[in-house]
Amino acid sequence: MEAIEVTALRKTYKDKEAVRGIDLTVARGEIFAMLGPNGAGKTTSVEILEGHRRRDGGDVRVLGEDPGTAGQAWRSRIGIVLQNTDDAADLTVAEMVRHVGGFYPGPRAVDEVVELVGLTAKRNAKIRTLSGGQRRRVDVALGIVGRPELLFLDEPTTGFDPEARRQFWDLIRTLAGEGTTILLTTHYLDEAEALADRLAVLADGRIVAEGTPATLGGRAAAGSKVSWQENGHLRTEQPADPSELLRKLATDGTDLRTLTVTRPTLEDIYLTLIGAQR
Ligand SMILES: Nc1ncnc2c1ncn2[C@@H]1O[C@H](COP(=O)(O)OP(=O)(O)OP(=O)(O)O)[C@@H](O)[C@H]1O
Repeated sequence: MEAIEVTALRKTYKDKEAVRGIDLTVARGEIFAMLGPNGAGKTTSVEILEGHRRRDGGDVRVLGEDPGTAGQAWRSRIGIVLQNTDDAADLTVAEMVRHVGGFYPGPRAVDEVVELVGLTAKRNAKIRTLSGGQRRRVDVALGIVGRPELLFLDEPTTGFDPEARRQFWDLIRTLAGEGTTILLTTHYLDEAEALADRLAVLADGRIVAEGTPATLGGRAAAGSKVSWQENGHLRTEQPADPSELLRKLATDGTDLRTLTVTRPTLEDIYLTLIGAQR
């Protein structure tokens, strides 16, 4: 059984078609990333999968059940990290984790969770005294305390400093290594590239591309970019096959000390995909 199976998903707010026919499958144990510009329909789609929003059409199965009707037993098998929850700021980190863990049948130990999210030094600090990035880590702790089979992460590293992001990525890999399925939305292309087994790009309520980070949007087949300095100016070309250009530059006597040959980044591909929708 797949962790997530979605066919022809639709959602309209008044006259705004936010989700316009999405098909999606996420395998068990997979890390799947959803990318897309503001307003593309990512949060709406994820909230429907979490059972927090009603759909207008299509079929959805999450861990084998319809989130629109699934009950408490199903809910205890998923973990959710929302964008900026800010409740219970007067509790300490450990108190909050213990409190939320109490809602699950087999929670992780409090200290284990606190350690996993890198908050051991702040274990007994009140949540309201934490920085924005540290509060975000508390949100992540609350998402994983119940040992979810499937974890939803909506822009999980917004506000993290670079080191905290790396630690968070390690945590996600650890969870995936334990068999947790992970669905994340992010605006960071490097994050998607570092973490995702597969990803989908949404634009205007539709999936416009889906694949692995290496192959998305024809990335593997796209031509390399060749740049070099010539008479003090930067020249750039993107030939289908750079071999001929490189041979020509070498025999022309061009100064090749400044030569670079780069593959298209995930960001290049993403921007091309999004640009084509405009
Ligand atoms: N409760 C709501 N009522 C009316 N319109 C909504 C509501 N929630 C979202 N929308 C609209 O639906 C569209 C999709 O929004 P959604 O939040 O799903 O996008 P997103 O891809 O998650 O964006 P972001 O990257 O900014 O989080 C947007 O046009 C948004 O304005």
